Amino acid sequence: MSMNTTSPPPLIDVRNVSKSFGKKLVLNKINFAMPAPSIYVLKGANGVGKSVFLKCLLQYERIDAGIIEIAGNPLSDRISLRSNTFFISSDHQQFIELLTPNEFFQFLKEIYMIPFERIEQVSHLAEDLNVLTELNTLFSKLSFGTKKKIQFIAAMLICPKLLICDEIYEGLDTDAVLFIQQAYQHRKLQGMGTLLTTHIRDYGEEVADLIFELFNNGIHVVKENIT
Ligand SMILES: Nc1ncnc2c1ncn2[C@@H]1O[C@H](COP(=O)(O)OP(=O)(O)OP(=O)(O)O)[C@@H](O)[C@H]1O
Repeated sequence: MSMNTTSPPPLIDVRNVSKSFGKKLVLNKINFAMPAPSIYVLKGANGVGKSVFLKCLLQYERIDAGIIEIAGNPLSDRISLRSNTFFISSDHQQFIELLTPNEFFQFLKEIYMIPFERIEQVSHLAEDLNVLTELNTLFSKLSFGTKKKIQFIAAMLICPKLLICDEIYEGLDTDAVLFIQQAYQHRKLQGMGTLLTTHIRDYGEEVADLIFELFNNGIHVVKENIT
């Protein structure tokens, strides 16, 4: 009897990736791999390039050299890239400013073909995150933390294989942080992966499998949590 021993491709596979803005070299021959299931944290000093790195993974910034594959597919496969990933950016996502959260979820339902049972979870998630009364308010009028929560609910509805969160804990109350950490663990149990940046030591480190630090000369593991 033959057994299939082929292991799935890494969720993120980054090989020798470099990125400059003009003469400023931000990413210098970076190598990084993340399997699924996983929770990985990326840390680093202000301005070292964390956000640029995350944006390169999702092709919101173009790389100058190297190779990036997401879930085994090159970035040029945009359908795969967009259907396998969701990004919660640290700044506002201007395209949703003129929608209410409910309109935004409806929009996501259509483009991601989210099943009805999952869309039904909006009210539970909104209740857990204490934003139930905000769902019909224009996004541009919501508080900073509420915007983050709405984006996190969106991520839970989409259930992407790879979720990338840039500084999601910023501006969130403790209950929301705990809720989100549990959600990461739940995602991991279901075989998915989450990559996040954080400056807040305990929040990031508690749930992470591996913590990386980005330096000017590369990316290194700085802590491993044995579970
Ligand atoms: N679009 C851009 N054009 C030019 N320079 C940029 C651009 N985006 C980022 N940079 C520069 O790249 C460097 C890395 O920025 P990045 O936002 O990735 O840092 P970071 O590690 O996320 O910092 P922080 O912890 O402060 O959020 C900075 O010097 C920044 O000024």
